[in-house]
Amino acid sequence: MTQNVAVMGAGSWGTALAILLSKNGHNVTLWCYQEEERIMLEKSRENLSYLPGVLIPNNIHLTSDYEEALLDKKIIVITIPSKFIRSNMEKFSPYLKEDQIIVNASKGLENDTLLTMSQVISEVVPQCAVAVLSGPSHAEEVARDIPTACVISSKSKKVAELVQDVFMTPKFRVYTNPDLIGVELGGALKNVIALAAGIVDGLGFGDNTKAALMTRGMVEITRLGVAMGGDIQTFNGLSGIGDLIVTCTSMHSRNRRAGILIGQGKSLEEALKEVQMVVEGVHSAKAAYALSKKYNVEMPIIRQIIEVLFEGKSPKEAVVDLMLRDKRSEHQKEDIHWTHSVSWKDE
Ligand SMILES: NC(=O)C1=CN([C@@H]2O[C@H](COP(=O)(O)OP(=O)(O)OC[C@H]3O[C@@H](n4cnc5c(N)ncnc54)[C@H](O)[C@@H]3O)[C@@H](O)[C@H]2O)C=CC1
Ligand SMILES: O=C(CO)COP(=O)(O)O
Repeated sequence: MTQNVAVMGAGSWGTALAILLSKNGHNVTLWCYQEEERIMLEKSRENLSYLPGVLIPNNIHLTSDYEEALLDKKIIVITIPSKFIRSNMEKFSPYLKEDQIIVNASKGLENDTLLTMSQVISEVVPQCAVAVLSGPSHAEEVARDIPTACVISSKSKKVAELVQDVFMTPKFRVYTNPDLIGVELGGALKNVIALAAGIVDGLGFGDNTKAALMTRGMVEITRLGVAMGGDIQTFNGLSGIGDLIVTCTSMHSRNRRAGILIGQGKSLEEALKEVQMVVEGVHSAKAAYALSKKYNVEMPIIRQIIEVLFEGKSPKEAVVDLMLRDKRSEHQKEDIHWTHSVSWKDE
């Protein structure tokens, strides 16, 4: 069924999703944060800053007026960097009605509150149902119709299935998942591990090091995720291991690219300047570390990332400290009882 959709945020992900949704037959409006951004997109029908080389179809309506973008849209897709989501949702909220569905596609955590993005959105816009899109999906590939599989989660099965239909194409396969917290944590936390994976690449270590980092990173994500109510199946799925693999191994990943630069000796500021796009893992690292303390969960890689990013520790020293931790079994007592099961609210 054709829907009226607004995509809020014209960075690389918003542009790619707007293209996907318009090719899927929906009426799409793409909201640009700044008027200059809209003018650039309108002029070239290409997002030269964030997604060069991909044509933006003429049937995508571009606007920098959020009131106009939100009016009469059934689906509102949020692709704004996570640290700006609360302030933007506060602006949008007066124009959002009960029958509209918000789909958050951004991956991050709020530092001050330690909330996930869907929790922030539900707090600011309690009148709307919220769903989350996550999974291994670089904008550069989705925009070029490269086969991709993702997950839609929501507290409501009805909402999840409606949104699944909106996004699903022969090139973009969408699964539903009732585990909202697990899906969101998988998407946000893998960015921090991808920074670490980039750092070991930048240091010039090998495939063994990277495999160890990714595997032990996944253990940390799962430990925290399960402690916060997530389901282990989610962390073994597209929004867990799937997104970790793509982000830790792809040159499209901004988190990995920033990590490589830091591993090569650049400062955090220099790395962010060079990448020029959003590097969510830098913001989520602090929240992840605070959550590990709050839930009393051991996350040694996250701890080292904090020291490297914000406390001046050398990446080499961080790797040495991880390798020299006390010897132990791979099967820790706290990791054994991973048996939550999450279900839909409306079933
Ligand atoms: N790029 C990708 O492949 C994917 C990105 N995501 C997530 O999507 C979210 C957005 O990322 P990208 O589109 O990649 O970012 P980007 O770096 O490509 O673009 C950033 C966008 O944020 C806008 N912006 C800057 N300040 C703003 C403010 N104060 N308020 C609102 N917008 C502002 C810029 O105008 C620009 O359009 C992130 O959470 C990211 O993790 C998720 C899946 C894939
Ligand atoms: O989430 C992503 C792919 O699934 C994008 O990752 P980066 O933000 O590291 O580019």
